[in-house]
Amino acid sequence: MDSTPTFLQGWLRIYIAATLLYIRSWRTLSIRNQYFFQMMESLSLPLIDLSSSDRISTASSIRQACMDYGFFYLINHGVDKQLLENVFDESRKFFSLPLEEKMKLARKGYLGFAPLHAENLDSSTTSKGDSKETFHIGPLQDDERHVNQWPSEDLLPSWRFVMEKYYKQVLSTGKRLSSLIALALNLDDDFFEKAGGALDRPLGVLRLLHYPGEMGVSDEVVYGASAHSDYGMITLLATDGVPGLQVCREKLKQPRIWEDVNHVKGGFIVNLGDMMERWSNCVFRSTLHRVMPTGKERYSIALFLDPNEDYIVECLSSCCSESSPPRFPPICSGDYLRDRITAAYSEASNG
Ligand SMILES: O=C(O)CCC(=O)C(=O)O
Ligand SMILES: [Fe+2]
Repeated sequence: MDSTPTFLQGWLRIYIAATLLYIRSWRTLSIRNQYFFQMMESLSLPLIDLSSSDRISTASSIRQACMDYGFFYLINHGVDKQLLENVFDESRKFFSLPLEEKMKLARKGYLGFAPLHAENLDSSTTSKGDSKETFHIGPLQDDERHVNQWPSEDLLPSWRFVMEKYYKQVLSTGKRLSSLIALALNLDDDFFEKAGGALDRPLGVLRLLHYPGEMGVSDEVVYGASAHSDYGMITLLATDGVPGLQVCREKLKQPRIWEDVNHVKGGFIVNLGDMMERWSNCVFRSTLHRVMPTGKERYSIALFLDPNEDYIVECLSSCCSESSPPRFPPICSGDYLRDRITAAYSEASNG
């Protein structure tokens, strides 16, 4: 029997191959561009002015924001504008180093550099780790649990100086904010900061984030940061104006509705983490958020302000009553954070 394909069979093969190629490239394109088609609603979050002298009214606005959204903008926060720009500049310089140079500072514990796809914040929606690289800086005084890693001064002469200066300023802003959050929870304003309080020796982790613009071709959505709520107490986030951050206000409802969070020039985006939700017996909420790929390169800088690692987080007296008993057992802050962080990194390596 003659096995040479007939003229018609040949054309049929070419036609099928071209159709398959078209379907594949259309799928890839639609995954990469779904950010633009899917959700263009943006959320107007409450604006909190940290410089206001009316602390009672500010605390009451914070209470409302934390009950309704778990997110708000913080303006007049006292962090030097030029310093913040310098941090973004230094961050860009670090992330543009060759990978082998960055890997010399690969994370030990949770401090240092983590490359693309090292972390997966939501393994239920994507198997590939998030498309971001990060650098974590912990408490400036090294101890046996935290040893910071710094790029060499020959490579980046001002890096450490700029990061340390920013760390101190943003930590001090976070503590000022925590006294208003205490008032918002009907506690004394020094509740968190007083001797023996959660922020007496706070754990502050500064996280530099870089989302590369080009994602490469993939059949699966590769998020900048997949859906998650932060683990700890309060996050103060500075963004560079490139969009991508979205929140989902109702984390238990399906389908999830995602709304864009716009950048506010000079302001921080503040959000609460799961530890704060537990502490407040769900009076305050930790809200699901993610960073979508937009095709544009993006930088952001987060400070995670968390209790000292030995602190026991248990339901606040102002947030429970006979009719509303504690919903969660007490936890040790350090153990809780360690478990959550370990899970996010091992999910990525399994993926
Ligand atoms: O980069 C952002 O806008 C958000 C980062 C974030 O959610 C995180 O690091 O937990
Ligand atoms: Fe986050």
